[in-house]
Amino acid sequence: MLSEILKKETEPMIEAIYTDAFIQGLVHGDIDDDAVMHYLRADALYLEEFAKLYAMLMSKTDSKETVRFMMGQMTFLLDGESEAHAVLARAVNRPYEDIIENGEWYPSADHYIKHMYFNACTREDIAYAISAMAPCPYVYRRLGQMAMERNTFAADHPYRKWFEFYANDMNDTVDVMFSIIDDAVMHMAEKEVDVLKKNYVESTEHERRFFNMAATKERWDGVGINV
Ligand SMILES: Cc1ncc(CN)c(N)n1
Repeated sequence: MLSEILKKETEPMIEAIYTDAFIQGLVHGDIDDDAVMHYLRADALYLEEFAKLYAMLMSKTDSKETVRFMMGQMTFLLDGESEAHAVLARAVNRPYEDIIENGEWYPSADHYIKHMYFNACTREDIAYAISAMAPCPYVYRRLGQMAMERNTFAADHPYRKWFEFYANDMNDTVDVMFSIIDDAVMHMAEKEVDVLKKNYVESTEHERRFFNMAATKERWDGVGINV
């Protein structure tokens, strides 16, 4: 199945994300507060767009089951995942709403969001967009699992609950997204399947860039210029 190939082939990329500065900073509990806040500012906007992407995709499927799944995901993204954000806000000891007040699509977030929108807007088959979206829950689930398996976090570790959340709460989402991809492959030509693979691998790389964006507090150089 394509989903198994994608998971296997991208595992070294996820391992690299795990060893990068952002996740290691969370694991060791010594991450710079500003990096966490930069992440939250971008991620609050990313999740909003992710929910809107589902709203777009709903109109392109005839499956009631898929529509139900997407509605559940929208609620989860707009409410449930805020639990994970609340852990980060507590760790930096600042009110969440204050932190995210002036968020932007910083360059790496911008590129990632537009990659997903391109596939949602230009293709009728939702598998294209889903292949660009699936690394979102999958990469986080793997990072959560890796962190929980490889470390013994103290009960009061500031980021333990963030890892726990993603290790445990992504299973259904991941399964449904991969089954949409695997079902689509059965009626697709090889060239089309190659696009799904490329979308998925690119989004896995976007996940890495997103964390590095936060670690380096990446911004647009030109914003603020009067044009
Ligand atoms: C960028 C990004 N990717 C994935 C997730 C996990 N849903 C997230 N919150 N943010």
